[in-house]
Order: sequence, then structure tokens, then C-alpha cells
Amino acid sequence: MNAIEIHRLTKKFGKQIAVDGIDLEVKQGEIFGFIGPNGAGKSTTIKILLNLIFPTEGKALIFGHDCIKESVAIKRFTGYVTSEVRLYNKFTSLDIFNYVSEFHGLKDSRKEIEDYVQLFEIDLKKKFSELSFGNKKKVALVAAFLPNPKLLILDEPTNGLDPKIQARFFEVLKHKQEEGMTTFLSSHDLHEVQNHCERVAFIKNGVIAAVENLHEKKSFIKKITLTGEQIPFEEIMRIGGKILGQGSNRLVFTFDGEFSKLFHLLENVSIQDIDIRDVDLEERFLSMYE
Ligand SMILES: Nc1ncnc2c1ncn2[C@@H]1O[C@H](COP(=O)(O)OP(=O)(O)OP(=O)(O)O)[C@@H](O)[C@H]1O
Repeated sequence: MNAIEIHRLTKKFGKQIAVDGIDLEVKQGEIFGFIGPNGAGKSTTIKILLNLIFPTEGKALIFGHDCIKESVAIKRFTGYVTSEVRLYNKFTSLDIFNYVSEFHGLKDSRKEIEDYVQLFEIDLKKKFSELSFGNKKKVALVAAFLPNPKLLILDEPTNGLDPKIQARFFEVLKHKQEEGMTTFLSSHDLHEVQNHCERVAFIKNGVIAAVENLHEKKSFIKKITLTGEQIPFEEIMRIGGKILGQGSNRLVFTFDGEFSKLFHLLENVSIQDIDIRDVDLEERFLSMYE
């Protein structure tokens, strides 16, 4: 069974179409990336999944449960951490963890709380309102991990976390994945998505522009840097090159055309250096952001 299924989902705010008839499937146990420019429709999609807003058309299912009709059941096994976390200001971190444990009926979560507190270096005694932005985020993430959700929806989870804590956060996410948890990760950090997600969907103007499997090597798309005299820029573009940068004797481009044609073009060019590598997610998607 899929963790998330979205069918022809549309959300209009007056004349503004925030989400425009999208279809999406997230498999159980995946860490799935959801990326796109500001205003693309990511948060709107997430809010519909969590029944915080109603769709204009279409429907979404979480583990087969309808997001509107069965939202109470869904909340029992779904965790959500917003980008800007807001929890009870007067509660200390410990109050929050105890509250979560009690609310979800967790038996003896003390040891688990202690482990998370140590791992994420959390101050248990400070009130939530007294914590820095990153420290608030850590508390919210641990509060989301504690009930062991089947699905965890995260909006910019690492924004505000220092690099060490970010690495530890992804270790926990990976461990939870081994235990069967599915993660839907909305992020602007393309390296983070590349390094930790199996698949990624790119949304722009409310439309899913691409879904990619990041484990399949895109060996057919290369990033090539050429240094030499009289590089035939225009001809390279004509046979499938997309220019990323250029100088008087240097050209950086992505290439998914036929190599024989490229080498033929370069036969009479004095090449001083050539570097060919697979393009990464950032390079593949950056042009889509424009
Ligand atoms: N409550 C609202 N009323 C009117 N328009 C809205 C509302 N919420 C979102 N929108 C519009 O819907 C579109 C999608 O917004 P959304 O918040 O889903 O984008 P996003 O991809 O999450 O962006 P960001 O990366 O900036 O968080 C935007 O054009 C936004 O202005």
C-alpha cells in the first residue's frame, strides 16, 4: 500500500491556483523529497494532506484513508513538523515530551526521551519561549519522533539546525526508515534531498514538473567543463548542450546529446582541459527554478 496517494488535487484561493490537478504517490518506507520554488504549492499540498484546508477538487489518501473523511484516524499515525515551529510557550522541553507521551499513551518513554535529549543536546529545563529558533526545532522534531509515526511530514526540518545536529537528525530518520517509517520531506536544501531521499518530486506553479528516482544514476546527463581556444559554443548548444557558465576560453554546460557529435565538433579545437561528471540534483533542477 502507498503511504500517500494524491489524485487530481486542485486548490484555488479565489482566482489564484495554488495546486493545479496534481497526482503523486509516495511508497511506504520511502524518504520522499518535495521541492520547488517559493509559492510553488508545497505547503498547500501538505495542508490538504493534514486536513488543515480543503481541496477545491480531487482527493488525497494516507495509507488508504481519505484525508478529509478519516483525518482523525490519520492523525493517530502521522507526525508533522512545520517550518516555523510553535508549541506551548510556557512548557519546558520536558513538559512537552511528557505531554506528547501522555497524549499518545506511550508506555515508559523516559529512556527514549533521555536518548533523544543527549543526541540532540536539548535543554530540558528551559521554557519553549526561551529557546533559540534551532533549539525549538529540535524539541519539535523529537516530539514528532516520540510516538513513532507511520508517516512523518516535514517542512524544512533542518532549517535552523547546526550541521552536527542536522547529521544526527538524518541518522534518526534513516533508523526510523529501517523500522518502516515513511517521510515526506519538503525542503529547499537540494543537497539534503539528494543525499537522503530515494525519490523527489519537483513542483512549480502548482504542477508536478518531474518525479525522479535519485538512486538511478542519471549517467546520460553530464556536466562538462571545457577549457581551450575557440570552443564552438553555439554548435554545442545546437546538439544538446545547455550552458551553465562561460568565459573567453572556458565553457561549462550540461549535455545529454550524442557524444560522437560532441567529439566531432571538438576535433579541430585546441582543448587544454576537459572535465566530465554526472550532474547532481542541484544542477538538474536549478534551470527549472527559472
Ligand atoms: N491562504 C491563502 N490565500 C491566498 N493565497 C494563498 C494562500 N496560501 C497560499 N496561497 C498562494 O498559493 C500559492 C502556493 O503557496 P504555498 O504556500 O503552497 O507555496 P510553497 O511552495 O509552500 O512556498 P514556500 O517555499 O515559499 O513555502 C502561492 O501563490 C501563495 O501565494
